[in-house]
Amino acid sequence: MGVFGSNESSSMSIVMYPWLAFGHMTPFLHLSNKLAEKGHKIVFLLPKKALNQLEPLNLYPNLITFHTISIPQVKGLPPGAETNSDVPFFLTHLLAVAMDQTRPEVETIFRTIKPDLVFYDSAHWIPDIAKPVGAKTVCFNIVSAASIALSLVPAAEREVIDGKEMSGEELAKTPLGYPSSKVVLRAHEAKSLSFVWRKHEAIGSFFDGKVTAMRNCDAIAIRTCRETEGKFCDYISSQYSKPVYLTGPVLPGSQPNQPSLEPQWAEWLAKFNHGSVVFCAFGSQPVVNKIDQFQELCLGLESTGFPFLVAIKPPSGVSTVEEALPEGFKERVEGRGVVFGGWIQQPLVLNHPSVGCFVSHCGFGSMWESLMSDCQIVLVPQHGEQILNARLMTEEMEVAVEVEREKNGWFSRQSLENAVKSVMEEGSEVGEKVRKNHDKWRCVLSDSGFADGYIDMFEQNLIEFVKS
Ligand SMILES: O=c1ccn([C@@H]2O[C@H](COP(=O)(O)OP(=O)(O)O[C@H]3OC[C@@H](O)[C@H](O)[C@H]3O)[C@@H](O)[C@H]2O)c(=O)[nH]1
Ligand SMILES: [O-]c1cc(O)cc2[o+]c(-c3ccc(O)cc3)c(O[C@@H]3O[C@H](CO)[C@@H](O)[C@H](O)[C@H]3O)cc12
Repeated sequence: MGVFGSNESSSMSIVMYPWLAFGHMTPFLHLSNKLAEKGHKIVFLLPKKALNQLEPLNLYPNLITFHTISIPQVKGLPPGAETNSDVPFFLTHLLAVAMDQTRPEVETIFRTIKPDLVFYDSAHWIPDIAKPVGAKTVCFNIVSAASIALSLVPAAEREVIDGKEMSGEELAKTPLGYPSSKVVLRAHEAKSLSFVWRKHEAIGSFFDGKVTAMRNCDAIAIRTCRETEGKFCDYISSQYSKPVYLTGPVLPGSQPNQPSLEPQWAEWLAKFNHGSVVFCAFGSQPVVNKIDQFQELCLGLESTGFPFLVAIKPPSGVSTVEEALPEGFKERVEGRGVVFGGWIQQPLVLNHPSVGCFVSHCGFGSMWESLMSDCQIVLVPQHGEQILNARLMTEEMEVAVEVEREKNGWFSRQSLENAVKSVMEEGSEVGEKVRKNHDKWRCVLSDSGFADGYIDMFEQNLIEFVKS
């Protein structure tokens, strides 16, 4: 084993194998860029279909090598499905089955490369195949520490009786010692957590997989920082009796070779006044299940009167966003509103001077990107983990507003319009408050030493524990 570290002669050899979802592969790649910047070599395992989208984000192609993995066809999955974007939420467990079947291929790669370190999140069997080749393992979590602390620690174990669904009240209970009374779910929201403990043939539950992944690794890492989630990280560390290393926000902003915004969007956005455009994006997975909720979203944005750009996957039951648009909508918003079903460079759109408001599903990656931007933030979280992120942003940090939902979980065009106007209209008290708090947090997080300090410390932690 050589001498490790940025100023030394040899580098670590690292393999990354994230969960087959862009919301996971993207932050794993951002972290790879940070480690490559320090001279470490990375082999990044990913499905073939993800290559086109991720390649432009690789800022160190001389040090980060993509290696494609064949994702087996599993009965019940849509043909050709390789990532979460190809799979409806209720079939996600089958994608996990497919990922488990990649184990022999990954094992062969490990035997060939003999890495020092392996990063993974979902494939809980990684430590079993990494240990024999002498590699240490890091379970790197790209979701909030709060969402792990609430449902993925040993104290959160639930006994599921004969596949009986648990009540919202039961699901909303926090585990013993959980460190917040604000970042919690209400009973009707907690229903969306039922998937966590649901047992599936051959793979058990999501809870079993995650707890095994965190129990068997040599170290847990989380893409977060002490300033926002320190108490949740300490709780996780005590639950698993092992160190929890923090990477900080891990955003590519300050690194060289950044791509620029596609001219199609740069030109469209340039037509509008500074800070006037509402940008709405709901992440890399299909999230809005019902066509009428999709339409409510479009109509709510239309009635704000602001120019808007929406990047969203089509709702279930249709294959394009165009098919799902409300009657007459396209004609009415011509020239000031666009709904786009493809991939858009979100971080670059958020930093465009014309964009003043971000309507987000509050995926953890989007949460960091929104905090770094100077947009006003409106949240429409879709399930448990995103609701917790939203609570962190609205109740603890007070940097965003959340769109009100009815007891049945639905939001109306009116509640969306109200939320956007509450942060965009001049003189709004709420708008002023969240802007002030957001400014403070952006100053802290974007301070030149802040993110770098986290990465420096993270690298030191890795070096020490690879040597140990
Ligand atoms: O069109 C798009 C869509 C998404 N993106 C990028 O893709 C990433 C999406 O990640 P998010 O974490 O916000 O959301 P996703 O829904 O894709 O992620 C998933 O994993 C992370 C969890 O916190 C989310 O709840 C889960 O849904 C962001 O970095 C965003 O900038 C684009 O660049 N363009
Ligand atoms: O919905 C969730 C509620 C909650 O309390 C915790 C999580 O955790 C994670 C998670 C993901 C990755 C990790 O390394 C740790 C925790 C969740 O992940 C999401 O699960 C979805 C269903 O499988 C999946 O579609 C999505 O890609 C994951 O990001 C969800 C919750």
